Amino acid sequence: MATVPSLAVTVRQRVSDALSAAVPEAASADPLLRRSDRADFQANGMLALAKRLGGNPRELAARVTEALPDNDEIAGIEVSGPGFLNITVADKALVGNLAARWQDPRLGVPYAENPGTTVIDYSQPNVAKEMHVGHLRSTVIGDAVVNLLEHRGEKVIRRHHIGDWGTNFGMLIQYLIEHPTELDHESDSADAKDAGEAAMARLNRLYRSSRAVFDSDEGFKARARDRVPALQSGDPETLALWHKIVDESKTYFQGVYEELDVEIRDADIVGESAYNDDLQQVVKDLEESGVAVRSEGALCVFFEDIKGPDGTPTPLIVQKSNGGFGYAATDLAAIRNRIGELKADTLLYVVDARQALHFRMVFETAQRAGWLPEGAARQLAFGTVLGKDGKPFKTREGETVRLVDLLDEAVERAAAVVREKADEGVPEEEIQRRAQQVGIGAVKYADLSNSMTRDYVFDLDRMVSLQGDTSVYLQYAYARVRSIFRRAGELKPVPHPGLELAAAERALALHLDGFADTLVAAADEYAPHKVTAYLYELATLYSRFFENCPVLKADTTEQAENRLFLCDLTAKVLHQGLALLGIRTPERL
Ligand SMILES: NC(=[NH2+])NCCC[C@H](N)C(=O)O
Repeated sequence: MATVPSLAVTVRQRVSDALSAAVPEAASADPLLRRSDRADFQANGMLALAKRLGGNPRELAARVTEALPDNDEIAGIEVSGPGFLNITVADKALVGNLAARWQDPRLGVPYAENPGTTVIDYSQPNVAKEMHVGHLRSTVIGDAVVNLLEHRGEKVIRRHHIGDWGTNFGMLIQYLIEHPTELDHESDSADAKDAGEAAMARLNRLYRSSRAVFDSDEGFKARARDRVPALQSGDPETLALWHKIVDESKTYFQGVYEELDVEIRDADIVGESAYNDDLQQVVKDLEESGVAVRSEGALCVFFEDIKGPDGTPTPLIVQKSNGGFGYAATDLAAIRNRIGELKADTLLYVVDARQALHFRMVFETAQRAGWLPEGAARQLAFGTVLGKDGKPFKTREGETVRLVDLLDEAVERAAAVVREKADEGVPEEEIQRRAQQVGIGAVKYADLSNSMTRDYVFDLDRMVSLQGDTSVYLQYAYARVRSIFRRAGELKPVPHPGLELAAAERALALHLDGFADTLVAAADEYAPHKVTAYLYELATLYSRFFENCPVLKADTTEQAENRLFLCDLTAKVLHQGLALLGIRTPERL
């Protein structure tokens, strides 16, 4: 079934056709149609066009109105201001168009015309370490971007580039060799979260014990260092213990993912270690092609414009002078794999903005080496999560805040809100279930509704508030719509395009018209916050509609049916929009 375009798209096409008819030189000029408070839509494109062609914008706009052929969508068009076109659409077309898309399970969201393959690198915590708010952002943003792209029909390959390699493993493994029972434990709890917490506790203990010996015993320190080459060259005993540590971490990660309600598949966890065998070749190729040069023993790539504070160039170090490979070499190998083997057209990296320089240098290096087409890779850089003091989020003791603690607290706060809203007699189990969906939704929504690059303050009170731009507000709107249907009795949602719409109804309908276009823009621009902004506006318009337009007690059955139809479409849009952001919509709050 072909998707029905939004009314906005059809109207834009009409104006564009009129523009080409009136001014042939203007063919394919964008009329710049926007939603407007003055009318339903405003087209501002005549201003720039008149300037370009040398004419009077009001005159040009007038010619466009005259050239507009008869059509069913545009009920009124007039020139205003310096040369805008104010456009009113016909109620009948508005409801008719919404009705067509209401029938479509995709709600009118078209598949991309030329879908490609995107490899997205997100949720990449580090083995043997706790996850923190930075990993939260990468996970939540990455998950939303994956959903948006897949919804458009893009082939998406997920890569969780976890930190599972490096010199710090020497210490942990050596300690395990000398204390073989260190990670022994009773069988894991069936509850993913509990099992994860227990695994992380064991890893923390292993880290603390081995660190203590490492810092106090020179002999151990030396043995730990020697363990690194044993790992890199694949010594079986060393590898087996390394696997054990990685598996413990994966158990922990899965506990957090379960709590966060995101699906991270084991097969997509392809950490730094996976590229170990390719590093030698990366170095060889870069050196042979002259992209990288030896400088004081290290293999470096230099950039004209990247310099330290003292003016000396800051190179990308691909191989250290002691022969060791770093983070950059691994990322270069990963690019070759993703473009070469996985055949990606686009590479995305959902990583903290503080790594922007690293990625700039890595991308540039890969381009110079001919491994990466220009413009194919992009970092979706996100800002820092701040505490209420405006500084990077830390505990009172100055330690990094554990993600699990934050999530637990969010759910606890949500439980208070849910308990207050819930009808009497709702069992505690159900309260907890809703609190989970509300609390986790709140954390995700707060993260996504801030534009990605901005730092934001982690403020749970605000996040779980029923007022303002929060997921709770949206979930509440959804539950309210659904409650109407429980009371609707015989009444069913039926669109009646012939009816005249009240102001609040039109405003809601016009906004509903924009859903598909918003999702397309959000996917194209990797901008989940466009979806949150859209949904917030939808919930606001819905509540205005709800206050002004009686639904079940409407004047006529037809009007009641038509309003129920708007309610149903609102619920569907809220549900689908939030689902793409990874946020649940409980039926009752
Ligand atoms: N391909 C990459 N470098 N991805 C980002 C990895 C993020 C890193 N593990 C961290 O916790 O900061």
